[in-house]
Amino acid sequence: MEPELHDDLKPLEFLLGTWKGAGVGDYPTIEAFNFGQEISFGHNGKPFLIYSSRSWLIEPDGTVGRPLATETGYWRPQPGNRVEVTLAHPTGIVEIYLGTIAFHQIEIGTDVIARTDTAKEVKAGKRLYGLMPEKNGARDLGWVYEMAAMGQPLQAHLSAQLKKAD
Ligand code: HEM
Repeated sequence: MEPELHDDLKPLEFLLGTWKGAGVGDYPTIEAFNFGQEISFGHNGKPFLIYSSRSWLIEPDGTVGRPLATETGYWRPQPGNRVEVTLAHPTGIVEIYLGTIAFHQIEIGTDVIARTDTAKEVKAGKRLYGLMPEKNGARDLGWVYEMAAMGQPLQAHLSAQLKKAD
């Protein structure tokens, strides 16, 4: 049986479901790349969203390449249009983000990043998620990610545009 959406989740309801699309990535220490991504937001009736993302390389000829980053976590809306996000990465990194929800735009920044001894250096992150203007009766989900990592100042690592897939 479908659990009833918790009232606290109303401000994030627009995220629910599966989104799939493509993006571009870059950073001063690596080669630019294209990637595909699928993310999903679910809930179990409690006041948080259950989130996961997987991604894969898109080769220059457009074919699907090797798996890239994956992450999983929880989005916890709070009073006053605030949100707390916990994310775990298979790269030995866990992040806590704090941010704000403004209609269909969410802006979050890292409060804490913890790394295992072997993880790469990531010091800060900033993400923006938002519904794009309506096109052909649907609104895509766009997101951008900036990070301060590998001794570099905060700057773009990724941006992607995802279509509602369910
Ligand atoms: C959809 C999500 C992401 C994709 C598609 C992606 C993709 C990539 C790719 C292709 C590289 C080049 C090295 C390689 O081929 O593995 C890379 C490097 C890197 N990414 Fe990401 N990434 C994502 C998310 C993240 C996140 C969330 C973080 C931090 C928490 C991160 C931190 C890094 C770091 C530190 C490097 C290493 C740079 C270096 O070695 O100089 N990435 N990423």
